[in-house]
Amino acid sequence: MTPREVVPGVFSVGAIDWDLRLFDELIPTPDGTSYNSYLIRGSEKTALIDTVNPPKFTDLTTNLDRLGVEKIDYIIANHAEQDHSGSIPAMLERFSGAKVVTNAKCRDFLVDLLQISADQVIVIEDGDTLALGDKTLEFIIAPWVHWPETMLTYLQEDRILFSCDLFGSHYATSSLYVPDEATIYESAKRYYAEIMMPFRSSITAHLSKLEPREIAMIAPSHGPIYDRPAFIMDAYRDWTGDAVTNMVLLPFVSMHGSTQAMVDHFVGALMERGVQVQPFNLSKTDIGELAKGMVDAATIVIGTPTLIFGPHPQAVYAAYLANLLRPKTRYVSVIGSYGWGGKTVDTLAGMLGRLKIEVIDPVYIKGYPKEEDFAALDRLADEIKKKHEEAGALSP
Ligand SMILES: Cc1cc2nc3c(=O)[nH]c(=O)nc-3n(C[C@H](O)[C@H](O)[C@H](O)COP(=O)(O)O)c2cc1C
Repeated sequence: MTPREVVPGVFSVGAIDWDLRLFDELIPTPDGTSYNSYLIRGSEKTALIDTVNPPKFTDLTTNLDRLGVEKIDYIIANHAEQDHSGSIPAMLERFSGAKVVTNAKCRDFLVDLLQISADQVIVIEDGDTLALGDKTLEFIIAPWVHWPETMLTYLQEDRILFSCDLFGSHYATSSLYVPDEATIYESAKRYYAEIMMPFRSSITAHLSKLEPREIAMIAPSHGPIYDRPAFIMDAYRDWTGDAVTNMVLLPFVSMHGSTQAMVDHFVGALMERGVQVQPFNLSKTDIGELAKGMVDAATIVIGTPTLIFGPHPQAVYAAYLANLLRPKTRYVSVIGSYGWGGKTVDTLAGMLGRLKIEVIDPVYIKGYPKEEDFAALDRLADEIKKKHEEAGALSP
């Protein structure tokens, strides 16, 4: 690694994690990630914004050594999660005069999670500023990005927003700035889905709060810097807005081919009607891609056989994930096959209590699908087409 200058006096000094494939033991990260940390050298004081995941601590210190940093006055903690704050204790040991600067809630987390002493923390409130000489940091409290204590830091003179997880992407790249907006769009959308989507209304409020500020760059704590911030802010406005797209997500699993035959027919039926569809074979799919699809799809249809009187566990996982992530999806249905009986449809519908959805009548059949079952799938496709038209996602 090497430190990189963003603008005079501002350096990116964090770490790239090229090999990470599972974040938080939960989220697939096919493109790795980065833990960005930024050094701000004012004419009088020096501040470090966030740190790095502890296994990457040496990358951070190597970068600081290369810049000849002997003193850090302030360590700004935008977020207490360990991938950003975990190296604070080691930094406090190394730079013994440094103080942590954060809000009261974040201080309490840092004390609990990292066992740092509260008297090492300067507590700020929303709108407070911290002068570094010729550079001024302003703190914007922004809870639920994605923990309750999160905040953003704005460097007034250079108009850089250090947004921590907000606007982030799990994307390892040697490029300091977004190398290709199309690629980062997909990565940032996936990140939004997995991390931010459950807090959509809070994020909407934060976007409004940021509006009056002139922002020249957004420097998140994962992924590259946005030197054209309108790109990611517009994308966030779309994702958090109420509009849904003409898309049916079809997470499914099939043990012996009956549900698979239904899925194959149903995909074709939707396509014939001009309804977009994305099947996800849950035995093979990258679950992050399914989450990404949930950001704006109008409809989710879960395909599952009955297994021991209920849904297949893979379908349970997909439903649980949807309920957790709270997408703005409007319609849900179930298709699949059973042998002798059970409560598959009721169990799945009961798992989606956090979603504001309309459940469309399922097509749940005995054994391998027959002509009348394919006809029922056609009727389901008709119904979904009608719903998408009503939702404004598809022109009549
Ligand atoms: C391990 C196992 C457990 C099953 N449990 C049930 C059950 O509790 N109730 C039921 O109606 N069918 C049950 N079945 C039968 C399947 O639901 C049925 O064969 C269905 O058509 C399989 O769909 P698929 O070909 O998409 O896997 C079970 C099948 C297997 C393999």
